[in-house]
Amino acid sequence: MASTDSLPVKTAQQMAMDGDQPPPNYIFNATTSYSKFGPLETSPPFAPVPIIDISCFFSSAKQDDQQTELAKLRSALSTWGCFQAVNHGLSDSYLDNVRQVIKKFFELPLEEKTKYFRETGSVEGYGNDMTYSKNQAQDWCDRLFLRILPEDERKLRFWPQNPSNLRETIDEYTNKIKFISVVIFEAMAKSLDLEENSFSKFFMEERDVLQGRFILYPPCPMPDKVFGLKAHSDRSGITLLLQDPGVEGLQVLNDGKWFMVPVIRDAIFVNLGDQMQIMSNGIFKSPVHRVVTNKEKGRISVAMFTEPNPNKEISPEDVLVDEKRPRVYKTVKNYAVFNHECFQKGIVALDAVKL
Ligand SMILES: O=C(O)CCC(=O)C(=O)O
Ligand SMILES: [Fe+2]
Repeated sequence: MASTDSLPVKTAQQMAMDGDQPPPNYIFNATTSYSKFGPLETSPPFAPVPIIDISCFFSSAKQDDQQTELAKLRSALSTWGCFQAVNHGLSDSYLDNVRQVIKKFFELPLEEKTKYFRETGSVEGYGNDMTYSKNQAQDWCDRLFLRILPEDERKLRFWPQNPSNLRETIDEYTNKIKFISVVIFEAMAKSLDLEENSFSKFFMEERDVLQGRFILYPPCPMPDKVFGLKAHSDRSGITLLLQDPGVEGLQVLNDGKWFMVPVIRDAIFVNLGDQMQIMSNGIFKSPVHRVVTNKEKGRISVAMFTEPNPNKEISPEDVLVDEKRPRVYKTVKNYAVFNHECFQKGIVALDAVKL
């Protein structure tokens, strides 16, 4: 356990409500390790992130449509490492309801939310990132972080009972996200001419892991100096993100330049994580991304992360290794913990698993 880890003295939401100025460790600092990804830009150009029609990957879809969309998927993941998934089968009103339930949780009085405060030395629960040093740069956001699957490993003490339908909403949303994730993992494999289950068998089996991060970025008095979430890549297989339809904030790095991810109301934003970059032997990219804040508007997002069971070893698919594309990554196991350790040391985990 990190001895310096502490819960926030005051949550970002509380500071925003009290009109506080962000404390010094919230202000962007060009000497920190994450600053290597560039300075804060509040309004970079919009990213032309590809839009993929997920219904083309359902078994009922026409062969021709599927082939066209698979080619788009492969191109999206090898350039941007992300895409906007549309026609995924979840209605606008359903997604609104999910966001609404999360919003209601954050609107509860602080005393109610702190019942679910994370414990020091662990990420699960309501609060902030774990802190490894006194000067660690902080993010202007509050989050509820839950390990949702495997179901029998849930720590229900961190699962709010208020709003009363929060638990069942997360449960139902999880089932829908699982279905969509399998479709995407299978499509990713097909787009690389691999067996359909080549990726899903690592991420979507019975004992594999799904985590949810439900985030509030409160309005921030200094959006040009304070990040909502620092630059990072996800350690997941893939991440499925529900954005707030009312305000942009997510940015993605491409070819050394930052872009703002447009909000498409009924789309689910999907980004690749490090573990799929490893398994695809670097053909697919795990994009560095970050979140900026807004002076007037708060922003809610719902991120679901797929991960292998910690006992599973993952490595580049044999078929994707040849003379032209030698193997790029080592075999890794429990990348989640490794990634955490790298973060503490200020090193990029994906670089550290290169051969
Ligand atoms: O809130 C967002 O838009 C992105 C969240 C994110 O990148 C994360 O939780 O890893
Ligand atoms: Fe992320």
